[in-house]
Amino acid sequence: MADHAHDQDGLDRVRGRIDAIDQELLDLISERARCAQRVAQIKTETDGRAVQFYRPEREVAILRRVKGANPGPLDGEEVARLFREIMSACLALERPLQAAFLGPEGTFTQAAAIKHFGHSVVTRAMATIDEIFREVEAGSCDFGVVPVENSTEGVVSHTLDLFMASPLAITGEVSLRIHHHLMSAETELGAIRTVYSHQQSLAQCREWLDRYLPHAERVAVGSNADAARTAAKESGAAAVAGYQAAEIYGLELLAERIEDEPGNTTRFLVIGKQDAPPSGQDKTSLLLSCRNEAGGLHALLMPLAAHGISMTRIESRPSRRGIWDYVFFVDIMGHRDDLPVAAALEHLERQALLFKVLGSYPVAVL
Ligand SMILES: C=C(O[C@@H]1C=C(C(=O)O)C=C[C@H]1O)C(=O)O
Repeated sequence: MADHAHDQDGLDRVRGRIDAIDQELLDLISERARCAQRVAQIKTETDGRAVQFYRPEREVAILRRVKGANPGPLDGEEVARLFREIMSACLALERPLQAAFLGPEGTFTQAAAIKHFGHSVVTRAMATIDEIFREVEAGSCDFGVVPVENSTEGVVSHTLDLFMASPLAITGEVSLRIHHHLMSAETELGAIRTVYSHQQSLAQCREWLDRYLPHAERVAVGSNADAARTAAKESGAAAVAGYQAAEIYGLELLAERIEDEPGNTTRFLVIGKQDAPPSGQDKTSLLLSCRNEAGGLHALLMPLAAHGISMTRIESRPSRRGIWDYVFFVDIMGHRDDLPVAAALEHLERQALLFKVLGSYPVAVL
């Protein structure tokens, strides 16, 4: 009894301390928000109508700094996520950013938009990737988020084709850990006769489905969110999709993390009217094309090696425009304004048939 009373004393004391800390945090966060408002005011006075409240390079600098200075016990990712949300809320005081994503509600592309901009961003569902480009070009949305690599929703090659013709630039990148769950309005696995999902997701969960639902029919649909929407209306149906889709369409999770490869990641790009200023740790994406002859690609990429630039990705696409045989989508480390990168790009431009800088942007922190 005495021991219990003693523990209760200790608990009350620590909880009292937590309450006091929360009050201090609240005061500090409010003061920070007022500072962000002052910054916005100064920006408006100096830049007038052309004012850019959102500064991606400044935001990543803040996130990198808090991660570096983090004393623990929370891990760096967690701390950065908290600050991501604080900045998102501060920025939204001025005007919430609008980001177009590949809909419907609940797709991984929407989750990527929220991971990148924080929860105060207003996400707007588009039916196609073309529509995302058009909305941003027209200025109806500030940014767009499109899938590019190991995608579960968007056609990667289609995104690349759109970049060829678009004046838009890449202003950021987002990597998202993809977890697939089996969800349904049914409550028992035994009731499932049909499984809907995007074909990529079905493929990524093949072993699990073979083992636990060998007799259910698998039906490929346009997106995982579409699958969830369909499963919600049909008896005996389930969908393979992300957690957000289950929440939005009110489905039960019958099985979690059913993907065969646990490290499954999808990369997304953020597109806008202009790319980002240097942040000190950047990437640059390029569209290149060379003559279709022996050694053509080797010669094309020589300038990168010569200037010591490392390439993080290269993807080739048959050109559908008839002018070039192949188009290469290349990512390199560094910002186009960094000296060695600028020199390499000048050299590349002389070498390539097609040369387009799609943008320089900060390496993702989260
Ligand atoms: C406050 C600023 O504007 C915005 C808000 C930021 C913040 O809350 O820290 C950071 C960059 C901008 O997106 C700024 O430029 O410093």
